Amino acid sequence: MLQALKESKDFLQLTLAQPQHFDETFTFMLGSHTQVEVWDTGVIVFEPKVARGKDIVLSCAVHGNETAPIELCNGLIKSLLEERLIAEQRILFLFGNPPAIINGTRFIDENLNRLFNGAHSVGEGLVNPERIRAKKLEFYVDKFFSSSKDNSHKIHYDLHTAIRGSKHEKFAIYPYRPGRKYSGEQIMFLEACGIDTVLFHHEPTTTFSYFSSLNYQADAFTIELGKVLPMGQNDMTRFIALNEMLSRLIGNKPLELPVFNANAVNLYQVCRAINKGFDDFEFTFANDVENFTSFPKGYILAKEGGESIKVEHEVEAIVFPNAKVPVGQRTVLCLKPATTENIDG
Ligand SMILES: O=C(O)CCC(=O)N[C@@H](CCC(=O)O)C(=O)O
Ligand SMILES: [Zn+2]
Repeated sequence: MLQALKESKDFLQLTLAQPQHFDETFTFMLGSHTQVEVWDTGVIVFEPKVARGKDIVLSCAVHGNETAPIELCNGLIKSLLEERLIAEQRILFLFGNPPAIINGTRFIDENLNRLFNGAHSVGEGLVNPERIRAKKLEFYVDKFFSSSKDNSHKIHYDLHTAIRGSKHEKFAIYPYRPGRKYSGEQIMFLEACGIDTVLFHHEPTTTFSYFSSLNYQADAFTIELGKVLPMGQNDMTRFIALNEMLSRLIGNKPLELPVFNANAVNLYQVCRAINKGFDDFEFTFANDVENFTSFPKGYILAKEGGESIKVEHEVEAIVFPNAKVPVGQRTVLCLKPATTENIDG
């Protein structure tokens, strides 16, 4: 495997050749500057000899059919392996769900992004590949962040694409963060990446980004980079700014960020998550209604169990509507405009 990676520099190819797990781990040097450690299928770490105080996790393919982030991450890994990009920060790359990448589906048995923070072991326990992988991914993130220097700046960008079209093509979800200010600097970094919209989540979740935020005080985000497309069909020119900013971050090059400016971004507060209560849950609006479409107070958004679910605030925008989730899971997030008092800087 070591030889195959050294020759191809294609970590995605290696991952998809053994999607369940790697039988062996291996380590090698890039020149005398960076140690590369392969911990498992889809799990690769770059450890620079001299690191500059940031520990970065870049994950993708937590949903297997969200391909643009996979292509982007594999490109960054290739640049590092080819030494066109030299890491000056520690970085862990994760391809979340390799079997689902091969399958071209969001997941095989269960939505991986509902299984973090220990949810993988609740109830029936580790009964399917996603539950087993969620536990392993938690372990790898813990291993990575736990071996960082004291006071290092921990960052986790969990990269996704959305099922439907969106009024804001690229947007980030800032996980629930009680007692901690939101980082204006991070929001301006995202803006420089072409991600001009941020949603502040209102409650704990079982997502990967919330896991890193809660347990390691990481600046962690779920990041949506456009619409789901099959592998190879993404217009990668739409990610030039993101690729450039991530390369600068990894290579410790100047980020040249402006001070926080609320006018440069769209900020939304999640006001509620509507969970599915009954099998007959259905939305009243069409499947092609875009994320961030607004509805007025009293508008019937959905029906289930003979009841109507209505808009509660003057106006609410919707994001991630999906009626085809198991009972108990989130069908949609409702949003209102956010205030800026909890943002630092
Ligand atoms: O487009 C959709 O409906 C889903 C896109 C997606 O996978 N979004 C993430 C968001 C996670 C979060 O709330 O931080 C998900 O649903 O897991
Ligand atoms: Zn996703």
